[in-house]
Amino acid sequence: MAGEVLRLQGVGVKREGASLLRDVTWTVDEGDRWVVVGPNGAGKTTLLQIAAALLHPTEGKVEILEEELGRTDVFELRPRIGFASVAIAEKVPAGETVLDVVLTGSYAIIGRWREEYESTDLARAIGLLEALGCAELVKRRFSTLSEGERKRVQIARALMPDPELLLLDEPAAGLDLGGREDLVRRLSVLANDQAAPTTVMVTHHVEEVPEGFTHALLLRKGGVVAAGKVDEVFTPEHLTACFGLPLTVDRQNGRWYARATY
Ligand SMILES: Nc1ncnc2c1ncn2[C@@H]1O[C@H](COP(=O)(O)OP(=O)(O)OP(=O)(O)O)[C@@H](O)[C@H]1O
Repeated sequence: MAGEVLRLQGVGVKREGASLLRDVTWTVDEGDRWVVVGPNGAGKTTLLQIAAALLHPTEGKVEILEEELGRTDVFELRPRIGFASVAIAEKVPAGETVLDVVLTGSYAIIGRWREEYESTDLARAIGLLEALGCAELVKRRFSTLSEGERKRVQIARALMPDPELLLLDEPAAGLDLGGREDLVRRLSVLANDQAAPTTVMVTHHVEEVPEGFTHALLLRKGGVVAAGKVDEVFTPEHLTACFGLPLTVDRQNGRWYARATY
């Protein structure tokens, strides 16, 4: 089945007179791996919050996993979506273990309470931590992890409910070069795994786009500059328009590199 996982039509978000998103029309099909790129303040996180059913638009229509926002129970929809973001990591209670951070992803809740988990849930959580190279962290307190370790644990948590849609908000932000390359490599393995969910990742940098990502959406000042197949979107013209400075872009071994030409 190759259905539509996300469908936005004429979506706008206004706050205090400001347009955070303007007339965004965007479709994500099952199996796509999208990257959303744009400068600071472009509206990337706002767009991802809509895709995560955490925010309702002021204008337009949003369908997520064939459910229309405003006409569906978001508490049933959210566990079908895996979401990794700094905003979630910041809400993790002090003292929460890495294992519980991952396990609670099953219910899209933050902070373990009275919910019960089966041995299969424990095995899945540990398996995901292993796949992300952080099995040894399972008993650690999340608050004591390095930024790179936190990013990988957050992705394991986002994958915990076996989501139909995986959303990653700036997964490589704050990582050193080794940490970034390690994460990009792991995300590339995920992108090339046909069993992995449809994925949307937000980043500021084309250098962080893993090999295997198929589509790109460029945002500037809340509006779409370009959207479509990644090699048709990552052109000097589109990136120049998106970031507002003259840019050139190269591709090597499936990775992208951009730099200013002045
Ligand atoms: N409640 C609000 N009222 C007014 N403006 C807001 C509000 N919330 C966010 N904004 C503004 O909306 C714009 C888009 O924010 P958003 O976080 O979606 O951008 P972003 O592309 O993710 O930015 P960054 O790359 O810096 O994280 C920003 O200019 C932000 O200051």
